[in-house]
Amino acid sequence: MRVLVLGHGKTGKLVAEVAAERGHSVHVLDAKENPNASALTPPFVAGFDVVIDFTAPEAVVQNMRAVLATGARMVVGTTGWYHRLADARGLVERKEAGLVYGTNFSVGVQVMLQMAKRMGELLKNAGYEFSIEETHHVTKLDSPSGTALTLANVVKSAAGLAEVPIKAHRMGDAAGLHVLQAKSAADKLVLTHEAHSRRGFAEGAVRAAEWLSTRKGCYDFQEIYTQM
Ligand SMILES: NC(=O)C1=CN([C@@H]2O[C@H](COP(=O)(O)OP(=O)(O)OC[C@H]3O[C@@H](n4cnc5c(N)ncnc54)[C@H](O)[C@@H]3O)[C@@H](O)[C@H]2O)C=CC1
Ligand SMILES: O=C(O)C1=N[C@H](C(=O)O)C[C@H](O)C1
Repeated sequence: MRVLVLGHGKTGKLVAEVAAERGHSVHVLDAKENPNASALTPPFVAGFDVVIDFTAPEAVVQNMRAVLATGARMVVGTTGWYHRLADARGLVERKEAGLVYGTNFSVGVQVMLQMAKRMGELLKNAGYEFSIEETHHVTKLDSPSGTALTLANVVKSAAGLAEVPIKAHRMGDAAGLHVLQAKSAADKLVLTHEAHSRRGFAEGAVRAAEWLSTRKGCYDFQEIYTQM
């Protein structure tokens, strides 16, 4: 595949490496080469099979508009833009484009989400209080993390709760720690995922791009990760 990676930061760099290791031809644009999505003209985008975005919350919305408007395929790892999801979905449908988005592309977190759902179902109305803590590097722009918000939504709907509180911590270069706790008067149950590096995110994103390369439509990584 011809892959365009948007963002040459901590994660985008690894995505480019993993894509090259998996035999794809890779082109990378960072902020300087793509201000306000200006590089993403229809003829330029047409030169790629899939675009992968690991940029920033404001940049990703402009990038998605430019790429999806051409009917191209895009994998979005960037978080902090989900209030615009309905717009993105509409654009994908109108232009017959392809989009996979996800707050966390690591398989471990996907399994944690399944376990959190089960935990919520099994502990529903059983006297447990749920809470989430997440720890990330000090340069992270969004808070709480996209993954923590996804976890909270999964638990809320499984356990029938209005809210699950989230505490966000920022520390050094932490790649991503998510802890879900259910506490009762009698005991405590804890589910933890700790990323030791960003490699798992990058591998998941490249696999999602490979999966999307033969499809159209809008998909949450949660729905499709078992197909990779
Ligand atoms: N879904 C997932 O599995 C994961 C998601 N993320 C998310 O990915 C995003 C990026 O995270 P990091 O790599 O840690 O950030 P980072 O700050 O290290 O890298 C972002 C890069 O994007 C570049 N950029 C900004 N605007 C751009 C534009 N218009 N065009 C091209 N490049 C542009 C910046 O110059 C920077 O190099 C964040 O939203 C983060 O939450 C991060 C890791 C995993
Ligand atoms: O910014 C990060 O680093 C990460 N962001 C994602 C999130 O917001 O959940 C995924 C991962 O935790 C790393």
